[in-house]
Amino acid sequence: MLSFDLRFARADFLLDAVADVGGGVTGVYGPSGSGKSTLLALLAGLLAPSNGRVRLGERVLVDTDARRFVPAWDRHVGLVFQDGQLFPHLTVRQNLLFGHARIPAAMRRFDLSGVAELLEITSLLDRRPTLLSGGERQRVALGRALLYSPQLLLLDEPLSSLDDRLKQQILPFLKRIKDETRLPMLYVTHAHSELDYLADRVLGMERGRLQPAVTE
Ligand SMILES: Nc1ncnc2c1ncn2[C@@H]1O[C@H](COP(=O)(O)OP(=O)(O)OP(=O)(O)O)[C@@H](O)[C@H]1O
Repeated sequence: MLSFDLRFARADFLLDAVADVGGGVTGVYGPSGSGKSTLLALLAGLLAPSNGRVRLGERVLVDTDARRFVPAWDRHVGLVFQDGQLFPHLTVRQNLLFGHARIPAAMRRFDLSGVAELLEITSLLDRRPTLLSGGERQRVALGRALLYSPQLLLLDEPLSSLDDRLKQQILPFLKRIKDETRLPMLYVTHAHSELDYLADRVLGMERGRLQPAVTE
């Protein structure tokens, strides 16, 4: 279970977001600039809130009153952006294993060859990210997040750079992860079809505020 109550201010933007999110996929839907990516960055620890709290399972990740801020690397949160940000100096294999190698073997839910096969990146394992297409980079980013065996998976339009065939191939995999792990997953997308297929519930983001949403 993920719970948060967060405020964050930029010059002309204020985020004020409160939610309790259980296992499975929670879609986050809303207009461009409404704060969806900012919310994910706050949960991942890439941004610090002006004030608020984040709890993931039994662990308090952020509590500004108690001056607690668990850094991104210690949150066990997997993150996939629109433009799969890979480490450019590492090969695909090294990118995939980056988090995987840093968690205890008993916590690992997936193995490299299975994930690479499923995402069709086995032939790319020795390449550097600069030599990959956008869609290939995205699949590696997704694989890296999964191999980290996160306790929370944050997905920011993870399929938007892929063609339809790959979307159709990866969506069932995401569904299987959801069904088998019951991990909390926050899934930002503009695609109704992805929400219809994957999401257990949908939150709407409107000018920095979250509310239950109807996507029609
Ligand atoms: N690095 C930044 N510096 C300053 N302002 C930013 C930065 N990133 C985002 N913003 C602003 O913060 C607000 C929220 O942006 P955010 O990227 O969270 O929206 P979003 O809902 O994810 O949009 P999109 O659907 O276009 O990705 C917007 O007003 C945006 O212009």
